[in-house]
Amino acid sequence: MPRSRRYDGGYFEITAISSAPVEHVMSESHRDPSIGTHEASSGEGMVYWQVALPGPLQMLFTYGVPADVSARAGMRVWVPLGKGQRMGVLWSPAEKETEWVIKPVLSVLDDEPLLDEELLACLGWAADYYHFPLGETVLAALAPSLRQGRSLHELAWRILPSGEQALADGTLRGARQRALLERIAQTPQGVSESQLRDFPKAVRLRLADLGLIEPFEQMMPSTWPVLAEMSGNKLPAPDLNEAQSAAVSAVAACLENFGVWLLEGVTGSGKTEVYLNLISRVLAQGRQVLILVPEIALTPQLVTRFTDRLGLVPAVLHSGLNDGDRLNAWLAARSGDATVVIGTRSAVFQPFADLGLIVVDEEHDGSFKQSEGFGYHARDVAIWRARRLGVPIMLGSATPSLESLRNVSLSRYHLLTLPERAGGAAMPDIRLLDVRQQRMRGGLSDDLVAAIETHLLAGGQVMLYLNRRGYASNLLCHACGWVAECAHCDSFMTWHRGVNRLRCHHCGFERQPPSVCPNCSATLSPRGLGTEQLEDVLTGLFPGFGIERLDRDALSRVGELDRRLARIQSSEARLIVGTQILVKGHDFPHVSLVAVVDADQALFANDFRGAERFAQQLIQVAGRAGRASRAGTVLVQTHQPEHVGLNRLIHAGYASFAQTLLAERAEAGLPPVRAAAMIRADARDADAPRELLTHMADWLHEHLADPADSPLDVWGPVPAPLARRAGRYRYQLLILADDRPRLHAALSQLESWQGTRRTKGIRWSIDVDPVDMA
Ligand SMILES: Nc1ncnc2c1ncn2[C@@H]1O[C@H](COP(=O)(O)OP(=O)(O)OP(=O)(O)O)[C@@H](O)[C@H]1O
Ligand SMILES: [Zn+2]
Repeated sequence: MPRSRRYDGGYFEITAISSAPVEHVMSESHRDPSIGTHEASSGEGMVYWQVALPGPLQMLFTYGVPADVSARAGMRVWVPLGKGQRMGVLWSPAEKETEWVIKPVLSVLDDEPLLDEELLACLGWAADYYHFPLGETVLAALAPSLRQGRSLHELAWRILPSGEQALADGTLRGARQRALLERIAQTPQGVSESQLRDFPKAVRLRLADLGLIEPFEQMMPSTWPVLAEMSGNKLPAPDLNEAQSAAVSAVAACLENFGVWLLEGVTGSGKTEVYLNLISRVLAQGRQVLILVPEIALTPQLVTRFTDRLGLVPAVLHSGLNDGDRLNAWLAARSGDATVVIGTRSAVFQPFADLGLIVVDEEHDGSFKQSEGFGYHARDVAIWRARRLGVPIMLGSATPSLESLRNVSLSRYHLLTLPERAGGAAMPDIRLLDVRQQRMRGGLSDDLVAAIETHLLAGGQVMLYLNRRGYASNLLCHACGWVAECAHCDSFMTWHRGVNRLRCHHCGFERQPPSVCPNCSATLSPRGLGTEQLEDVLTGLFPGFGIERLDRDALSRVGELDRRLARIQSSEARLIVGTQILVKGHDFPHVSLVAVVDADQALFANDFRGAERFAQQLIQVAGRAGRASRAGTVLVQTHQPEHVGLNRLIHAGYASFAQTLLAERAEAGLPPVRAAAMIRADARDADAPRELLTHMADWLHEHLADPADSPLDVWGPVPAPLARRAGRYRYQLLILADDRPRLHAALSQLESWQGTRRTKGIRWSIDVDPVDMA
């Protein structure tokens, strides 16, 4: 018999299940709720629960839940904490810890778990693996409004037998009361409060006091368009070529099993067609599909491609959505109403009803790794989930990460290759342009200008890649050497001429540029080419050809990227200038020339992943050329035409280049051959972070660098490449180990030795499998 109890001004339903078995059970490791068979202990009418609470602490907190309240792992609760209250998630039943007074929860928000056992286990694993507080980790799986404690229930009212009686007897006096009671009586299963707005609240409360109606809560309905309503308007699929068919058949034969499939297909080889074919098969089984894409690739064009071909509305999940849309998509994926979910990295923690396949497109992309806070890698979390669920996961890329290539060589992943472009287009011809001692106009050599002209006159589109937005990288005084620097970071300000602002790309600080040099009053001049300036230069050289710029600045307004992409697609714009945004999976059939304006910038990157990242960007941007009937040319401007790596990449190709890099990493004892974690510390005080990390390094050496064990190397501390950011001094310590268990043991010991993550104004964090070395 359900009972209702008043709480906090609202109503919530408590279902009496005192005799029901406890659903989730405690384990040795509190992190995995599915292992072990402890019964929850209960006393004084309470069942004790471990609750994951957001906050900096690694531990779980024990609270009591009344024994007659339905409580299962994965439900949200409000609990008292200190003087306030906080929302948490029931994690696992607990023994009563006698030395503490255990407080009861204030309320249970959900009447079914929002997160199922698989996802809870995944979150527990991720908290352990990434050394991040469990309570914070759990939040990643909840839509933003659910994190804030939004109820998934609506308040509703239903009539009681005495109410029926009162209507039949006609004993009710007030006309309003009678009207409301009649309205509620029409729907025996209940009417939601929102449908009763016409009646004052007092009238409802009066009827409730009279015992004629009762409040209860009902689940919010999902509003997702279901598959059946959409089908019938799918675009036809092309016939797959031999390599595509082979890839599809290999995975299709193993749809019921976990397996990681690396689809290494050259740019334009039709990887997306392989995904689509497999997705259709999984949908035909009535199961769901998750597609993870890089941040920047999640354009309306991509979503349209899936919508048109699959004949359904995918749920799209990314951080730019408003809370309402996000919740709606979250609910639809969880209920199974949305069968296809496309999202950026955070979607990897989405609950599903019945997930049958995961696709990670452009798996090498750095945006899958969150660099601040909870430093998870979405690809790796996705692989964990696929294993647990026993479903296949496909990683696709023309330029796979060294991590994935190594896993192929260790036979952990299956390799599938698409060696040629689909539809018969040839691979582009990549050439180096030696710009030493050449006349340069706005960063363009005469040879490049001539090539652009030839391609434009032949009717093609030309794309210029420059990974620096803004007009100029900085403003310089020729007379005294003054350069505009950020007041808060050790970096130069970028001049954005369009809005006439100096901006720091590291901390966002902005200011008006000085009209003359603040030092000597001479005139300032721009130095270092940015995309804005390149756009100006091209407009001057090739008037009338139409030019479009794609960079982060161009994307600040909603729909702007879409408009720009449409102008490119329609060939209204013949020249395209852009940063990394260009690199991601666009399919512009008329692009015949791609120019890499400044390769040198990236050749001398200051971290060990620099060469890999540069190679991926070069090959990806080159892959935008010659995708249809026009042959593609790629010209790379450099002052280092003899650079060994650059030449190997261009002449032997990415696969060969990557194998060389892997050998170098093995030689140097670096990831992915060894496991790595970066400890970062920052503070307003210049010395404090260095001292803390030195202290840690000493401790690690003393306690853990036992030469009898497999070696553990500690490098640093060194100042971060960006040594000061937003007014804080930054240092880092790199820890390398031959095997992961050893690394994780060291990190755990370090954590328990250090305790809190904030000491005397110093913040420190652990980044496992670091990608961004800055
Ligand atoms: N079997 C096929 N027959 C004809 N055309 C195809 C076939 N497969 C793919 N295509 C076409 O080839 C082009 C490239 O395909 P797609 O975008 O799937 O490649 P991709 O490998 O995902 O590319 P990239 O990694 O460069 O973004 C598209 O226009 C697509 O429609
Ligand atoms: Zn700054």
